[in-house]
Amino acid sequence: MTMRIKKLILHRLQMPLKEPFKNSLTTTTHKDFTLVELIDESGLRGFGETVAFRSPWYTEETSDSTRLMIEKHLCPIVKEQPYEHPSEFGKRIRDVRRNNMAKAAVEGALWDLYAKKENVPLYKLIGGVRSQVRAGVSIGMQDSISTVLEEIEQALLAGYERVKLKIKPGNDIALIEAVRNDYPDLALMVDANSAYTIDDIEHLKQLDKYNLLMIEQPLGTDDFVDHAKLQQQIETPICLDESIHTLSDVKTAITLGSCQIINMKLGRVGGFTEAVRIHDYCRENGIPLWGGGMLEAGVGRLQSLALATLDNFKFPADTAASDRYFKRDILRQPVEVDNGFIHLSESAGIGHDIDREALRLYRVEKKVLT
Ligand SMILES: O=C(O)CCC(=O)c1ccccc1C(=O)O
Ligand SMILES: [Mg+2]
Repeated sequence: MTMRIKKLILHRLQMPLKEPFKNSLTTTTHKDFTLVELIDESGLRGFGETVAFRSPWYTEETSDSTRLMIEKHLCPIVKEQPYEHPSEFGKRIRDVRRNNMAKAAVEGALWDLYAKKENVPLYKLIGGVRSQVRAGVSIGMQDSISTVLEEIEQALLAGYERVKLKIKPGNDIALIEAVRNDYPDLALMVDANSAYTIDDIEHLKQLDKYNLLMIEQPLGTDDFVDHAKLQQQIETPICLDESIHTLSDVKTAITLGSCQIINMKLGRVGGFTEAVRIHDYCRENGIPLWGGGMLEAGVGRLQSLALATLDNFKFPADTAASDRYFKRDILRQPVEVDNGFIHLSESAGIGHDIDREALRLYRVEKKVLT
């Protein structure tokens, strides 16, 4: 069915997190992002969300860069011609280099709109094979090990099935040791957000004692060769997060042996079309995926969940309930966890309505482009 974009609304939102989220590099206190709203000629609306942060610690993109890129470069393109399918967006923006999170927000809104037009849930449209996703948590760095243990206890009581700890040099072995002592059978993993270098091989070998599901992004974004060297020396599977932006990155990683697992994030890879391509390639090459998170608000959260319903997602996602991060989400029915599972809506598109009152509450700027 042909889709013609008639109007675009960019809502800039600033949502305070319930608790600051700390990793090896930075502390996040607010989610500052752009909600992209696309409206077609029949009045249907599709939504997408930028997942970048205020500073460029995760990738080079930021809240400001994504907003500018969408407004100046992507909006004019998205309205130009009608669409038979949202995957056409990729070809039209071929001349906009990188800026994946900006692209993913617009592309995500196109997919949501198209799913609504076709009257199917987004997860089914992209080829999802299950209507629920197993949920895990990522626990930010805390002031003490006992606080981490308390956080784990709370997460398990809330039903989460897998725990990720943020680590860095000086805040790693003792922490993992303490957690393993208290929880010998917990599905446990760690994420370094690039805090180590190849010179830390001997140190990182100690992780093999703790039966971790994986270590996520121990080394730098561009360190495919060093990750491969490290993977040869440690048994704990390496999972790449920040290194993976394209299918080409995935091919590099698999060819070199830089990782055994990949963390998939919609924003980092530029949208659903590339994400599905990466998914299919990884499945053919025996590399399992799982769904990472970006402290998303409701729309981004639902899109991450849709992606995690694909067949080759093999571990509980980092996507938690809305109330883990926000007092009030921008959805009328927030995302909830039930016995470790998040159930996806069978309604069309992302399947949840936007809470317009919450939107106004958090909005600091609104731009309408026709
Ligand atoms: O709970 C979430 O949304 C994910 C938490 C998380 O680990 C994370 C949050 C923000 C940016 C990067 C990461 C990461 O996976 O490295
Ligand atoms: Mg990570």
